[in-house]
Order: sequence, then C-alpha cells, then structure tokens
Amino acid sequence: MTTPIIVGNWKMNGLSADSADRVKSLLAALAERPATGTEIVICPPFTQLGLLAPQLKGTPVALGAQNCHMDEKGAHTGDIAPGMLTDLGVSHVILGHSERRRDHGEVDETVREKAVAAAKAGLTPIVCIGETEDQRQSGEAQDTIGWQIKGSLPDGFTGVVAYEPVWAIGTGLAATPDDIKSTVAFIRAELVRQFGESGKTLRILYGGSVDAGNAASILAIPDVAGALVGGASLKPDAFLSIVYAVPAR
Ligand SMILES: O=C(CO)COP(=O)(O)O
Repeated sequence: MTTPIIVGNWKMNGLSADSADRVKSLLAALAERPATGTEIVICPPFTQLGLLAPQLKGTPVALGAQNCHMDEKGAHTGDIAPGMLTDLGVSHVILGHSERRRDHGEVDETVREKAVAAAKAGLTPIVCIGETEDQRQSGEAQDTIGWQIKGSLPDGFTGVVAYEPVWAIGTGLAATPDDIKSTVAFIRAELVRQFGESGKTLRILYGGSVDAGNAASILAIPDVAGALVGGASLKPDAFLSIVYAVPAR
C-alpha cells in the first residue's frame, strides 16, 4: 500500500526562533491528534537543519533539505554534500525545484546526478517536475514533463516525484483536480514506460498553492500520494489541515 506523504518546503524562510516555534506547534498538535500512517516531512533552509534535527528526533516529523550537491565532498564552495545531510539526521531532499531550475541553472542532467548521489547516501530524493505558463499556453506541457521525467530520474529511481506546475507555485491558483488527475495519469504512464513494474508504485505528489481549503479535493485524487506545500507549510495550522486532509485509503 502507498504511504501518503506531506512535505513542507519552507524555501528561504526561517530564523532560529520562529523555526523552533513552528516545529513546536506542529509536534504539539500531532501529539494531540496523530496523523498515523502519513509520512510528514519538513524542509527548512540548510541553516536550520542542525538546529531542528534534535527537536525532531524520534517524532513523527522527518527532516528534509531543499537541495544537495552530486559529489561526496571536495572543492565546491557554498555547496552541501548528501552525506553532510544524513550526518545531521536529514532523511529527504528536494531536487530540481523549479526555483532552482530558474535561479541556479539546474537542469535535468544535474538533477539526475544529484538524485543518484542522494540515494547513495541514504536520502529519499523528491524530484520536482512541471511546466511553465508559457509551455502550458503553447501546448507543450506534456512534452516538457515527459522530457523532465526521462532526464531527471535515474535508472533504479526509488524516490518521490513531485508534479509542480510552475504557474501554480505561490500564485494562489492551484491546478484544478481534473487537470491534476489527467497530468498525474500522464506522469504515471511515463514512469511505467521508463521503469516498468517499479514505475507503478513510485509516489507522485502535487505541489502549487496547496492550502487548507483545497487540500482535501487534491488529496482525494486516487493516484496523488500527497502534497509538496510551500507557503502554507509556514503556518502550522494550515500545514496541519493539509496533513489531516489525507484520505484514509
Ligand atoms: O513550490 C512549492 C513547494 O515546493 C509550492 O509553493 P506554494 O505552496 O507556496 O505554491
């Protein structure tokens, strides 16, 4: 059976005090009302990982990073190796987010290399794919996603795929459940084409303006295993509403 997964991507938000408070609120609520059977991951900025790791140890909330390098170590000023993340107790890593593709020249090939390195270090890669508004308008959404799947996911991939239409990120305009359903069906078909049997069980998340109001309708889509949440993950109440909106399957 597929384990649902809700991932909070804090992006470039969080100083020591507010991060610790946010985690404290999450843990207190989850102690009162556990979300048994749902994997919950928060991905704060690198600077918070070492501080939050002890707070999260032994709790139902796992710790993720927002990027990593593809090399184990070496002359890469300002970069973080996968093994440095596991060393802190990090278990997941977001790779190929559209904001990194946009701001840092991240391309499918580097995402793939990072996914290999992350898995080798014992991290679960969460690889992001999704079309821009221009690609959508010009009818290239599926081609784009198809290429991203081929290019970003390495052989033997066992991580998580996050479908995040770029136009839906941070806009308050989530894709409609019908659109998500048809795109996820396309992604599933591509995964099966690329990976055979194992492509049938890889988890697919949706991300892009998921909030407390729309989470239930998105998470009810049969092949959507969870959500990658940006803005709403900074508000414990909203994030918890999304966690609790996971349907029993
Ligand atoms: O990019 C996202 C998560 O990775 C989505 O961000 P928002 O939920 O703020 O739209």
